[in-house]
Amino acid sequence: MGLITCEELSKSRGGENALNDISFSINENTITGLVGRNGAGKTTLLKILSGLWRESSGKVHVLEEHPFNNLFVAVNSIYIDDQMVFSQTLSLKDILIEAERFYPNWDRELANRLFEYFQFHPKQKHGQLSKGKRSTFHMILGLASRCAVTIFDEPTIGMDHAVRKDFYRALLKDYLTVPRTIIISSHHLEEIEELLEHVLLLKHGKKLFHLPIDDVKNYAIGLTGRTEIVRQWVKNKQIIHMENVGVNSSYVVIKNDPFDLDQARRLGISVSPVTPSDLCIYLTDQEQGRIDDVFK
Ligand SMILES: Nc1ncnc2c1ncn2[C@@H]1O[C@H](COP(=O)(O)OP(=O)(O)OP(=O)(O)O)[C@@H](O)[C@H]1O
Repeated sequence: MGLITCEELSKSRGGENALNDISFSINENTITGLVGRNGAGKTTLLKILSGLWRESSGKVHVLEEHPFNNLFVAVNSIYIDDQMVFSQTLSLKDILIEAERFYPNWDRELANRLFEYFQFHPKQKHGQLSKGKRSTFHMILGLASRCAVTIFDEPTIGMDHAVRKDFYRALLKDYLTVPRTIIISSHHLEEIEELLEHVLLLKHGKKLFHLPIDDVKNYAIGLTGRTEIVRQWVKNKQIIHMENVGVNSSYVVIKNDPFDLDQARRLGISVSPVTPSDLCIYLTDQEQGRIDDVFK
């Protein structure tokens, strides 16, 4: 059994299914990327796994326990997002001291080193931090807690490019030092894909796939060429995405199977890999058209 398992997990919110019959299993000491469009159900899933919300139906196990309101899960997991609230009376240093009291594996030295590196002031109040600095402070909590289950829900909101790079590097370095089970939700798969071992993709509350990152990288291929030739070649193949890229050229993404690609190349079709980030966008495209249609 995985460290985190869900079986036919559903959650209704506002009368709709925010999560719909989701089943998957995440092994110990892995990094999983959770991706999906706005409203796909990422936060809902992560809050259920952290024990903050109760599922509506189905089964969920984290560290072999039912997570909702479970103290064992609470001290061995941490949920980081940009909405964390702390008492107004606590300084940033006080918050670190409180976190150390709560989390059994807290690494004070790491917390202090990150705190200094990112130039926080011990007496500063959480409420006075800018958006990016707030996310950076939360990241310190997430890393220094060294929880068996560490969940980052869009952790880089507001961070500038340099800080985001530092965060990804710190995450990887610390994970290699102290492996644990990390889930990170993001709208920037291209930025985090090198960190990930697996990707879990949601669409409208349903699981589209849960795959090793290498399988995601090889999931599809892109074909570009004269429209009639490309369209003829992809007949009877599983088309994921199709668009016009010139007067008489098309770009078509198909599911990758052992095709004779040399035959396609002989017909003047160029074959290219499809990045995980683009693949997830194509697989979760809106059914009712594209942004260009709004301006017609
Ligand atoms: N406050 C709310 N009340 C009722 N339903 C809600 C509320 N917030 C979200 N939902 C529903 O839950 C669904 C899943 O929302 P959730 O926040 O989990 O998505 P998400 O993938 O994290 O989105 P985002 O990328 O925008 O943060 C939404 O599509 C919406 O239908």
